[in-house]
Amino acid sequence: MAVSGFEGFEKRLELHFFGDDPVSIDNMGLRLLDFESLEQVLHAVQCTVVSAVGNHFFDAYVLSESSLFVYPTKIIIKTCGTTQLLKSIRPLIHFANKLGLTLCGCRYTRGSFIFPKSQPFPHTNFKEEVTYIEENLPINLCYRKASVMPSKLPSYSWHVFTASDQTQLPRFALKSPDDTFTVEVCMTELDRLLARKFFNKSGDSASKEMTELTGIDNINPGAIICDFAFDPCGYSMNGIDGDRYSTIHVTPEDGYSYASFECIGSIYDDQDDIVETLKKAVQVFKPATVSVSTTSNSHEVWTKVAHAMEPLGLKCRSCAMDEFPAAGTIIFQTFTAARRK
Ligand SMILES: C[S@+](CC[C@H](N)C(=O)[O-])C[C@H]1O[C@@H](n2cnc3c(N)ncnc32)[C@H](O)[C@@H]1O
Repeated sequence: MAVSGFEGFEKRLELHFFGDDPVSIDNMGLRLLDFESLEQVLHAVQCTVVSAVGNHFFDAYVLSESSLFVYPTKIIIKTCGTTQLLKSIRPLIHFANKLGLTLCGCRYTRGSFIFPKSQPFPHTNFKEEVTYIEENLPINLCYRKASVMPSKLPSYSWHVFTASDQTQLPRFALKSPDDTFTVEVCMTELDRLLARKFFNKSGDSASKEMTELTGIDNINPGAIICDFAFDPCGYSMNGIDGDRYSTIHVTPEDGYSYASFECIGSIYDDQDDIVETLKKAVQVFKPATVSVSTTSNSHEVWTKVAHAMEPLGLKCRSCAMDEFPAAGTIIFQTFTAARRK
């Protein structure tokens, strides 16, 4: 293991907003944030936009360190390396307020850093992160919970903080439950031959070549892919398919190789489809260790995950479950490759 290298494990922040003008929200909401404001937010985090794509439902940005998704009432921002993701909270709330939108929900998740000592404030440890989030959230988000979900693998745990608005909770309860689920996959010790394919070939078509050569384009053939190859190595992509996004980020360097896959779906989808998608994503990277975190109001999604990993030679090592107010149930499962352990 290298003494220090690029930190692949991402920090992920999801913020939900509401506003009094349903027409404006249905139309654009947060998508009306101008690019200068987004740049200001990203400057605080210390990353930049490298490419962007949008459709009728949302905008997807590939960042110098991972991805940003902007929906009318929801923002998802995911950054790796030594970025200071939580510094985006205050400016995002400020710019959303200017659009007449109020924060009603917040979810922060991350795995265990490979190089925790390289992380700057406020990411030096989870306690400090939670303190920082709490200090920057408005007091109306009073249903708060922080938890470190364990696994049996050393240095593989899942850090979760959620907060929601008190006035939103009864409304959520009366409404039909949120049908969206999120799957976050973290993979380490990638297959070495595969990892080599993410070292840059010169030219503008490098990212497209990587997408095709590795089979990433087959994970969801219906998605529009926005990909980016870093110099001398590294790869990021966002997939957009209707109102759904998927995203992949790869740190291919030997000694701390890492890839992540994330997607969203609906509990009303055919659950076998998501399982197939997951299988295809993991198969691309052939990792020695995998963690899968699902956030959902349904128990059906995660139960199939373990079965999906088995045929890939991945054995389930642990499964932890926890409930979070308004966010739902989070299941954190870890797997290791039988052949490589
Ligand atoms: C930004 S990408 C993908 C990020 C993703 N979260 C991950 O974990 O892999 C990271 C990879 O690109 C490489 N890289 C090259 N130039 C970079 C840059 N300007 N910013 C960030 N990463 C860069 C890093 O060494 C690393 O292998």
